[in-house]
Amino acid sequence: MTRAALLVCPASGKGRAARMAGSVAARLRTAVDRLDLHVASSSEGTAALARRAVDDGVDVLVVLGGDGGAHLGVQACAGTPTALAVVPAGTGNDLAAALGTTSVDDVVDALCARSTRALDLGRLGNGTWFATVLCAGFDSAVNERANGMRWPAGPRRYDLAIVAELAALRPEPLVVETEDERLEVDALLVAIGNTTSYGGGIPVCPDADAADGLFDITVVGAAPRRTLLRMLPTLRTGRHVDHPAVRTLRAKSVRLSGPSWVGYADGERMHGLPLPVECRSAALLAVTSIPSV
Ligand SMILES: Nc1ncnc2c1ncn2[C@@H]1O[C@H](COP(=O)(O)OP(=O)(O)OP(=O)(O)O)[C@@H](O)[C@H]1O
Repeated sequence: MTRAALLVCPASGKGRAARMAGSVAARLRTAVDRLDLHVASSSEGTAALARRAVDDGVDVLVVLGGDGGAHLGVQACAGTPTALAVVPAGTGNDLAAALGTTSVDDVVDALCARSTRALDLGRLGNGTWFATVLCAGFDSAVNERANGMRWPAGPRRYDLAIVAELAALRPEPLVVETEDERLEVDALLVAIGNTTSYGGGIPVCPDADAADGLFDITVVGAAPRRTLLRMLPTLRTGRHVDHPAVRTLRAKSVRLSGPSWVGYADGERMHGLPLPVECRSAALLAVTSIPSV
């Protein structure tokens, strides 16, 4: 007997999640024995409903939303036996992509096949979990700008925000400390990847593996603006990591300090530096349609 809770984040995808809720619930009911639908009127309410469903012992918490909604589901499911599934209905949907569930049909198939996998999670010093990428610097400024944009919907919003933020780009002295090394670098951005991508499919940490117990860290150092402009297209392919201005590290714990940058994790605003984070092995049971993430 599989009990599931469907957590609808009505704001995700500019209301797309709310519009899809009825048909998604009907599809999911073909794959589980019981499905209760939950909708709140605020993100705090959504977080509370997620916690209550997990405390009630549901087998699966299905989030219908984007990365922000999935982030709320992660907080509730981390360290529990409740599996998290994500039906993508947001703008970026990077966690859903990492789980290989790009539609409700993918989630239904994975539920029917009982396809789950234990994945690592990142944990901030204040106890907040993240599933995909934590970033600071240029990329968090892009997030800040993209979140404030009314147009366009979809990944193009991030492309426009990138171009706008390039104009204001200044390197800052960043310190990256891991269990093995201390890197001091004039940096433009840092990304700590549990999974590979943020911003709607930008593989900023292209070799990240959410089941290896380690973060992949990408640091982009100071470089002339024209060099960065040439690097931009390679961000979509992950080839930016070959550029001499880019450093990559792999570590279990990381502390970022230096600039007055704000961290973004799973596309959500966290807090300013210093940011201590730890990779917790197998902290999340996820419904996934691919054997390795
Ligand atoms: N019931 C709710 N009412 C208002 N906001 C909510 C509610 N539930 C969740 N949220 C918030 O809505 C915000 C946007 O949701 P989400 O990130 O899922 O969608 P998106 O921004 O369209 O997609 P993505 O993050 O994939 O780009 C998140 O910050 C989330 O915390």
